[in-house]
Amino acid sequence: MVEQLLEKGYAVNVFDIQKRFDNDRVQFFLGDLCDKEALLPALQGVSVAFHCASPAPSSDNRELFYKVNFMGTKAVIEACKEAGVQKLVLTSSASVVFEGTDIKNGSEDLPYAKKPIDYYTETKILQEKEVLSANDPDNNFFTTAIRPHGIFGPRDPQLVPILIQAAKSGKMKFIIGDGKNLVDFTYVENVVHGHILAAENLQRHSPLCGKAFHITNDEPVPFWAFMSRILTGLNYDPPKYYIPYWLAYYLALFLSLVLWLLSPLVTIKPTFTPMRVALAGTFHYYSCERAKRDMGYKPVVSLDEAIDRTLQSYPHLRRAKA
Ligand SMILES: NC(=O)C1=CN([C@@H]2O[C@H](COP(=O)(O)OP(=O)(O)OC[C@H]3O[C@@H](n4cnc5c(N)ncnc54)[C@H](OP(=O)(O)O)[C@@H]3O)[C@@H](O)[C@H]2O)C=CC1
Ligand SMILES: CC(C)=CCC[C@@H](C)[C@H]1CC[C@H]2C3=C(CC[C@]12C)[C@@]1(C)CCC(=O)C[C@@H]1CC3
Repeated sequence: MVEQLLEKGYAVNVFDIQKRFDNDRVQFFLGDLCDKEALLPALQGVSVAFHCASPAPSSDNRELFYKVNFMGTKAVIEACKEAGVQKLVLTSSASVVFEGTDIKNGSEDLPYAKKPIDYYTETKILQEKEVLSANDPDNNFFTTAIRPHGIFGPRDPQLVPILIQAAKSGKMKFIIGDGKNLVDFTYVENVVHGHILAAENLQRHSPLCGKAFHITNDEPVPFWAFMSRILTGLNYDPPKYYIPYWLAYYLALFLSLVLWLLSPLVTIKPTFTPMRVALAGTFHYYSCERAKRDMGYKPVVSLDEAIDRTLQSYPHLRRAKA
């Protein structure tokens, strides 16, 4: 996000809980977004704020999600209003409508999940509702939400590293379900492109005000074909045995129950959580027609090119050939 904004000639302030990069062209502010007073200096003189922070879904910490995604988002909104920021673009998630059952070409009109698959998703819903309802043209404050899905790309600490870690420990042997379920994986540069277009098109009377938009690669792929391509691209064997979806789901549920019972004694993070099994074994792809129509969105990097660039960016995860 920072790199594309700078490339387009925008001045950028970054607010984050840890400083993970150095760039002379960026003003960096260290702090917790739950602290409104800490946010204010970063927002002085700013016209657009992108709120992309969230604890990682794998942290599985209900209180932290509630504190950061819900209470923290309220603090971000208050700070934006107090500092005179005119536009707020939230990074939401397409998962806000996902309940663990198939979604095929889902539109933004699908209702929020009544039974979200985890605490992360539960608080992404609360967060999105807060941001969209804060849209207030009378006070010159405009809000919108971008709902990406399955973000991947160079430097992402989640998708490829978690997959390779699982492969290294011999856990990527099984295809969950029949392997035909289509899913969206979205290249990070397309996600960023959608955010910047949203900011540029968000203004009084625009259809973006108070609304959510899917941003995807617009090329749904079978979940297991995508995983296999990443695995083989980094010299790991693709999964080849099939396990029925419901068997995998109930095994993961049982495992999480056992680990919960053992949690006073030992903390173990399972690779196959019920949430990951649900994501691996169902259809979940979304239409980005609304973003095309209302902000002129079109993916700028194809899935093929995106996978190649991603594979090249993780030389340290490549397995040496025997
Ligand atoms: N990855 C994906 O597939 C998808 C992600 N999203 C959304 O995209 C956004 C970015 O996610 P992603 O790039 O994956 O994750 P990252 O972990 O890379 O980015 C989130 C950032 O938020 C920071 N952060 C967490 N808590 C706070 C806090 N209290 N105050 C300030 N900063 C904080 C994190 O810091 P630190 O790491 O130090 O905790 C991290 O730098 C999130 O809103 C996520 O919900 C939506 C759909 C799909
Ligand atoms: C089955 C398995 C262990 C695969 C390894 C890859 C997974 C770590 C990713 C596959 C789909 C990804 C995904 C997310 C995180 C990483 C995966 C589970 C999200 C939950 C991240 C946050 C969101 O808002 C939705 C994403 C959906 C897809």
